[in-house]
Amino acid sequence: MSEVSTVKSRASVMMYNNEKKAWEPAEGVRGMSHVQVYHHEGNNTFRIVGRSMTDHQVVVINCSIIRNMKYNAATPTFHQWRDQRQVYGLNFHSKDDAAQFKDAVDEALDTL
Ligand SMILES: CCOC(=O)[C@@H]1C[C@@H](CC)[C@@H]2C=C[C@H]3CCN(C(=O)[C@@H]4CC[C@H]5C=C[C@]6(CCCN6C(=O)[C@H](Cc6ccccc6Cl)NC(C)=O)C(=O)N54)[C@@H]3C(=O)N12
Repeated sequence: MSEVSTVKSRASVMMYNNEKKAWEPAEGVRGMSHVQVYHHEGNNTFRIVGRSMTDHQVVVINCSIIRNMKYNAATPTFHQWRDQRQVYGLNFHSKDDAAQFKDAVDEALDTL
């Protein structure tokens, strides 16, 4: 699969629980993950993939970056976006990690 990773940042992956009106760690993981933007050059698609730092086999998040998706940097270290099912949040290890990740997402959105 000709996918290239354009960024690798450290973040804890969160999902918003609409019933509880609260952010919860993504399924199956506590603590930090490596979050990456993968570009499939063949069909010019992008996805956000997160893998647990403690066990790289555990894929914590795997969602497409769709055209015109709004990626919201709510704070310098907490970014969020939504799809029809979920609201996703990334609580970054540092402002640098967050800024690098946002640049890669913005770049993806520019080419979609
Ligand atoms: C510091 C203390 O932080 C906290 O205790 C918790 C735990 C912290 C991480 C472990 C996390 C960190 C940072 C803050 C930052 C603010 N924030 C919130 O949740 C705000 C506050 C009110 C609440 C209401 C709604 C909610 C939730 C669901 C989505 N959404 C929207 O507003 C969306 C956003 C959006 C905009 C554009 C495009 C996409 C999307 Cl998704 N809008 C729409 C139109 O969809 C949201 O983001 N909300 C975080 C927070 O509290 N916390």
